[in-house]
Amino acid sequence: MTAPFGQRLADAVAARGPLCVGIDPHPPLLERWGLPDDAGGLRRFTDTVVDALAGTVALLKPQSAFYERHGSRGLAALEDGAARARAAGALVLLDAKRGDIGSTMDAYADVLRPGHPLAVDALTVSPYLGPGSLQPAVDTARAHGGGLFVLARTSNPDAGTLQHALVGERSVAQVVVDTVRGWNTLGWVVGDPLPDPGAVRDLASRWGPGTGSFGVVVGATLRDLDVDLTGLGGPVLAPGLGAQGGSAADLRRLFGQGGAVVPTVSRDVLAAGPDPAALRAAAARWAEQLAA
Ligand SMILES: O=c1ccn([C@@H]2O[C@H](COP(=O)(O)O)[C@@H](O)[C@H]2O)c(=O)[nH]1
Repeated sequence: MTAPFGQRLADAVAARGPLCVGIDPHPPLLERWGLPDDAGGLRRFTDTVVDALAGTVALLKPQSAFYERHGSRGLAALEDGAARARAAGALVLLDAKRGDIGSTMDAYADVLRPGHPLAVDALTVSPYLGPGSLQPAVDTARAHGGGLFVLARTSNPDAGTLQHALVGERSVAQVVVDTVRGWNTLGWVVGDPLPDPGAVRDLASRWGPGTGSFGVVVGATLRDLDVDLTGLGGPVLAPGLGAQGGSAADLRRLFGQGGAVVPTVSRDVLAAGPDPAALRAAAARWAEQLAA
């Protein structure tokens, strides 16, 4: 049986540091790398990034949108890239931001099952249809040692328009965080009332910071950390570094030194390619800044 994702991520971070590198084959990047904007170009781009970085970073995060642009051949490139990365020792987080009614979520979560053609270690999901809609994905993740990262406070400038909206006294973003905290601690399931944040926090703070398999996405671009992550018990994926304006100093300002924060960078590393040594150097620069 595979160890739970949270444990595998914690081990990878301990061995390699927390940096996640995104694999986002934007058309301008393909052009800059001298590659065609087709499935063949995607393959060479992906293989280059994987071969350069899968042995050194904790997590690789392919962005599904750039592969879906090329239809079935793009998806085949994504499948092969994910398998190549896992075989080379990296954990793979598929950034597809899936979110739908429960029965459809069940199908989306199949990528967390071993033997799936696009088998990955973790998946990004959107809670817009309600926390309960994600329960089938939580169940699949638990059954197969997979992980989920739920969009809570995203890095885009107008994210607060919805994420700051109030549900009772809590923001939507806080409800998402509290739900994920419940998954990591109390085993909250659909049909239960939403976990009481006070009780969950109390238990979670005793349970300790953690190695839970359920994480949240909180952007490194936020002016202030306006959600309470205390006792989350799982990792925080922090996008928005580099191309979106976030810096290592922003990460420290927002999250301090503690907690299981996994910063993720795509374009700012990928722009250094296609030379594998230059890609490794760009990732190493981020890793150094994050460790400073
Ligand atoms: O809040 C979010 C959630 C996901 N993303 C994704 O991360 C990468 C960021 O790419 P950069 O080139 O480092 O800006 C991209 O795949 C986004 O879809 C995010 O940016 N913000």
